[in-house]
Amino acid sequence: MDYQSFNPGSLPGPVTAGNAVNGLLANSMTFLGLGSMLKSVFPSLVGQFSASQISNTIKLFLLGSTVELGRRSWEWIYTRFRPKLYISATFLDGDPVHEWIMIFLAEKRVWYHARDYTIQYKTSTQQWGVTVIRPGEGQTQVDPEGVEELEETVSFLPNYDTPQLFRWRGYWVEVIREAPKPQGLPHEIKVSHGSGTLRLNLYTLNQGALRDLIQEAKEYYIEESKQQVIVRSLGINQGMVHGIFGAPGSKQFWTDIKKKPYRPLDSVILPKGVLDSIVKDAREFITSEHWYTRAGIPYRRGYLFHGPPGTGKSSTVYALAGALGLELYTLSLSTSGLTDATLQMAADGIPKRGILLIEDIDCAFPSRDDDEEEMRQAQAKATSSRVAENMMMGIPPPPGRSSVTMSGLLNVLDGVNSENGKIFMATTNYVDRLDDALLRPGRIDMKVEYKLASRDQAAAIFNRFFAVPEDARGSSEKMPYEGSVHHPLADEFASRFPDNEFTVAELQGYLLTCRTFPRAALDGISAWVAHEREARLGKAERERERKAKAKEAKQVETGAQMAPGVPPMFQGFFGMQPLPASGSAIASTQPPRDQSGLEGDQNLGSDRVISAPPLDVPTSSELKVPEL
Ligand SMILES: Nc1ncnc2c1ncn2[C@@H]1O[C@H](COP(=O)(O)OP(=O)(O)OP(=O)(O)O)[C@@H](O)[C@H]1O
Repeated sequence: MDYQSFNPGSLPGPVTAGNAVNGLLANSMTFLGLGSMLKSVFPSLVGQFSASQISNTIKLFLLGSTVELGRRSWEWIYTRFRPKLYISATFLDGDPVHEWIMIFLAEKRVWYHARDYTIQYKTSTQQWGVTVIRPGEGQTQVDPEGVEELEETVSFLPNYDTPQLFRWRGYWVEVIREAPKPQGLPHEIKVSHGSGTLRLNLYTLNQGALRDLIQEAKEYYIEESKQQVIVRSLGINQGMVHGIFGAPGSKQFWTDIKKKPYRPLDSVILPKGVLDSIVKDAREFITSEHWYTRAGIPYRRGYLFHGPPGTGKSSTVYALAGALGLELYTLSLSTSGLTDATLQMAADGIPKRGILLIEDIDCAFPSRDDDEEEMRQAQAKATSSRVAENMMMGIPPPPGRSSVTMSGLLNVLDGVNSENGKIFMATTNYVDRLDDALLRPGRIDMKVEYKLASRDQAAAIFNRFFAVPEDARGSSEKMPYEGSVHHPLADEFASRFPDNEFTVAELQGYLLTCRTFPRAALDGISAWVAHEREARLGKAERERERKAKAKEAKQVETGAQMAPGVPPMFQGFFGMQPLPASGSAIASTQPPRDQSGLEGDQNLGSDRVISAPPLDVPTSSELKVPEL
């Protein structure tokens, strides 16, 4: 049978759209000679099917192709035409702008009429939520105080992918929360991260409107944050067991956001003039960008606060950040999985005038009794570059400790990206453990020593606790640090307090036990001092015993590793090394040290691992001929 006999022109019946398409397809097949081509190529196949079946299949195929072509063409035209209808903006989770917009939208009650919520308990990282509908607005009979309390503890979060439309300055704006994508490397458990992306469609062609909206959100956010200090830290990827920060593949490192209540500067009690000089220096720096540029000096500033724990170092940083209206970006160098590469990337993610705060910057140093740390120093440098390479290839670092090196840290401080007005702040309890290279001006420009509490500080703290102004007396809400005046018992209290023996934190701890009883605080101070001294003596004694035991155990262990039957003094002659192999690795990467444990100038090489060997643990070379 010839397929031409199926020419719809020869078919009876009315001329319909279907007939027309059939005719068109059949004619094109005739034109292309598809029937005879198929017959010649697949004679056996064609033999099994009737010509009409083949012809109909081809027609269907061509029809489908035409429809698909039409669909794609429409999509192409639509995607090019769409931006002309509205401006679309995407805000990535973890980015500060995402935070501004979220809080702004919550304030604008954009999701006020949403019908689809996720309810969750409020955490310190949950910064925004939708206001629940209040009584008086007709929707609920619940006690208003109860509703308010509920709002403080529970978040109403609009669900993902449900668009909400609202009006802003006369424009229609559509907002959609998109669910976070599951993340993680192939061999990790895939879990979603963060609170998702936010998309805004602004129905206008005016680009300026988008800028204005972001500006308004930013201003609102700054205003809202005035009574708080924003503290960001490295967000740990949920899928990570191995130390990946933020979202893999993105530059969002600082995704863990907390808000600390604003701390007034005068609540930090330091010797006269100290706090003023820090604040003055920081303020001057912030307003001197042009001066730095003109003078050709990198526009950055570093501060180091050092001294015993509990003397107010961190308190100074938080109070300063609040007073200057700057955000804090905190990290610990001992964070598991942190490498030079991730440290650099994280630092690059800090915006202009953000404060990078490294608390306890000496923490990568070993405790003096920890032998394992020596081994770690040698391994850390080698590991650091390997881990960085692996991470580039998507292989996560092994669980464990940080492998940041001194050169990595110095690169961060000196890097080009640190010159955009970044402030670097560090705290330490052991300034002597820090490398001179780190402490040089340009990296650390201002060092402030914190000391144990003086009598003046004791009087000031006493006043802060008990000298409550007239108008606040009798109020159960009186705050220890607000508008205090001189208390008549303050001087006597200070005279009974020993100078430079206790920290402010310890003193504060004592005063808290008699928070509203100044007389009891005065009467009890001498007994408290005596008790604390006794406790310290006991602690020191226990510590001495512990160290002696640890030393003994070390000597026994060293003896066990010597050649059996060979007296210790001859071990060297028999080529025996009393230390494990790792000891020699340390010797090769660690600079030679003198008996005092201090390193010579030649040892300040910038590629040295931050951690230093314990000062009172003998080095491998010292151990070669153990004492008999
Ligand atoms: N100089 C001070 N003025 C006011 N409060 C202080 C001062 N020093 C310590 N405190 C109080 O003691 C507590 C601990 O202070 P902070 O964390 O600032 O000490 P730190 O020196 O940073 O300690 P660490 O080295 O352990 O981090 C805080 O509650 C703080 O309010």
